[in-house]
Amino acid sequence: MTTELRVLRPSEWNEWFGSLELAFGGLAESPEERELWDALTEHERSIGIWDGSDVVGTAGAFSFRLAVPGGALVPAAGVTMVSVAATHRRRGLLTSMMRRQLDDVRALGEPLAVLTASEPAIYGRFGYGAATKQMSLEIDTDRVRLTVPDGTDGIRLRYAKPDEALTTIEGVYEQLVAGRPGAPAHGPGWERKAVLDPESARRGASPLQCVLAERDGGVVGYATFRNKPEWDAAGPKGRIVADDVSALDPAAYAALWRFLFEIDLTSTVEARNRPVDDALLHLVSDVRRCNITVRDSLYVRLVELGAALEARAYRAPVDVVFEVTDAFCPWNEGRWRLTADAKGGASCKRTDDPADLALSVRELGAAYLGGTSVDSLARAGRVRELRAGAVDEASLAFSSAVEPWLPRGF
Ligand SMILES: CC(=O)SCCNC(=O)CCNC(=O)[C@H](O)C(C)(C)COP(=O)(O)OP(=O)(O)OC[C@H]1O[C@@H](n2cnc3c(N)ncnc32)[C@H](O)[C@@H]1OP(=O)(O)O
Repeated sequence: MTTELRVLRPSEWNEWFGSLELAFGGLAESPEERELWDALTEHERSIGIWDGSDVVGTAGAFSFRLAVPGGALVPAAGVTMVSVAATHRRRGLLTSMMRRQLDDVRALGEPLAVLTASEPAIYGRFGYGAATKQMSLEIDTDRVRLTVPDGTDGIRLRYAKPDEALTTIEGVYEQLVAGRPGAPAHGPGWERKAVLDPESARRGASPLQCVLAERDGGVVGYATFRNKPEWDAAGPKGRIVADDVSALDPAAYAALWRFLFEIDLTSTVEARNRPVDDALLHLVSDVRRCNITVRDSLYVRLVELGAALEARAYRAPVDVVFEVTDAFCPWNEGRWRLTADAKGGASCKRTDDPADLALSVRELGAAYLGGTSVDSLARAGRVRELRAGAVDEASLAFSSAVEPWLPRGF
């Protein structure tokens, strides 16, 4: 088999994207989704594999800046649209694209690559570690009550057309990014994705609705959601599917959830992607009737290990030497001393000093945003402690007061 791996030409996008759709089962995305993805695709960062004139592999990357503990926004490749044609699987095509892509990311000077995986087993071999989780809830709003903080009644709610509210929504999102490790700051055009409303996403529910939360005339939060009416012999039992609920303060946040909980003719609120430390958990009267499930979300790959570890802040002073293995990006291999002082300023440099902890780059990726403890990785045998106390020290330093979370997929 002779194949050619190269950068996508803009004129080839339709065929390239069609090949991706086929690898995901063959259902075509809606015209509005296709148009948006075409506009967001960074062609010079998108690669494909051709077998003759057929596209048999695709992989893209978005130029994001990712919020990390401490609030810095670190350049990160948002890896996306990865596929290999069913006719060409398990012959190393994905591996060759990952090779090319990580070399390109390094050449661009981005310390991080991040992705969400269709299946968790795929990307560990390329050095990606599961760094954030997402929580979904299905709340019985007939039984679960909310206790809201002072000030909630002072919030004014009003409906807005999602398309018309998109700049306002984006303004709120942008204010929240730095405070949430794992949240990407996107380039222009991404605001349209927040209100994209294809028929396929509705699954029998209404078009996307939007409510803005205001205080003193200023927008302090928003909820986007769909309403899925349902009736049985006993009457209405509709469902609210919350897409995004974001607010700048506790009262606005509580007001938005209270609104969703109290919409007439509904008895369930469902949310599919919430942070595991969601304040909502402290507003509800009965957390068991929220039917919580948790799964992996964002995977992080340290592409330039030293630059990546220096870019984030640490929660406590730390001085540890890591012995790092990284078979896929061997430039990261070896011993690195990470030091951070009480003010959070960090340095990560190569050293010949004896190692305190032995681990692979995948574990560092998992721990990087503070959502996976070094201690839990050590208990799984994935981090080896070579100096007593080093696991504790690194665990505390890497932890984050705010759970990392990817608010919006890509
Ligand atoms: C960020 C994103 O876009 S995630 C989306 C990923 N895409 C999809 O899930 C679409 C459907 N699947 C596919 O297109 C393909 O099966 C891919 C891209 C997942 C794999 O492509 P392939 O070219 O078959 O992978 P490749 O041959 O390079 O395999 C490399 C290794 O990964 C393993 N591997 C590949 N796919 C999987 C999988 N789904 N689960 C577990 N292991 C896998 C292979 O067995 C191989 O292991 P080895 O090195 O021990 O032999």
